[in-house]
Amino acid sequence: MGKIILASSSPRRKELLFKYNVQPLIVSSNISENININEKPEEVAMSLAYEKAYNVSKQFNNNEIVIGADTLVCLNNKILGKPKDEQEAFSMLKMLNSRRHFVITGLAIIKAGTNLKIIEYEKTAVTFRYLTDKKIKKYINTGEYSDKAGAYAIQGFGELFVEKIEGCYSNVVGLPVTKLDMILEKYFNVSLL
Ligand SMILES: Cc1cn([C@H]2C[C@H](O)[C@@H](COP(=O)(O)OP(=O)(O)OP(=O)(O)O)O2)c(=O)[nH]c1=O
Repeated sequence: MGKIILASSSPRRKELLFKYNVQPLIVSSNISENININEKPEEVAMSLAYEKAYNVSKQFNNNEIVIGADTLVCLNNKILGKPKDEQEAFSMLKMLNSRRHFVITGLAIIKAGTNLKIIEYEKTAVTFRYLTDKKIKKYINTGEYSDKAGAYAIQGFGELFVEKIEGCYSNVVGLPVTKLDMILEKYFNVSLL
């Protein structure tokens, strides 16, 4: 079996994958994430995931299995990435308030030194309850919004905002492990268990 490499600096992705018995190597991809807002969100997430995986896979040549992912939040086809500051976090959370949005994670898996690459995405619908401005400000004061697509973390205090989730939970946190395991089994002869 080829070594598994997670092309990510996200502590959330690391935690989701470390739970399984695959002893991944973590290699940060260091790409600049330029979002073209005219592209479909699914295409954006998949192409960023591919760039991350490709950037790392170039450094290897021995059947290593390189995983890249990119998570974004999508409201009425408008992409919400990571907020740059508290003001942007506030306006993102105001937009998500009392509404249903999608969390899309692009997933790219490349076998280094071969032509095998699989690129897919997972999509989860999340509905927020009604939030007062005071509640949003309190949340922002926790600092949790920082570095999170859509300015919230479902695995943290942000769970208090979630009235309903439809679909894969780990996808919202940043790595759809069910889809990942299905792809690894089908194309790479590897199982997370
Ligand atoms: C919506 C949501 C996002 N997020 C996080 C997951 C991702 O880490 C982040 C989106 O940023 P990404 O650009 O997908 O990933 P990253 O920059 O953190 O890491 P890397 O590119 O090195 O792989 O938002 C949560 O942790 N919880 C949530 O509920």
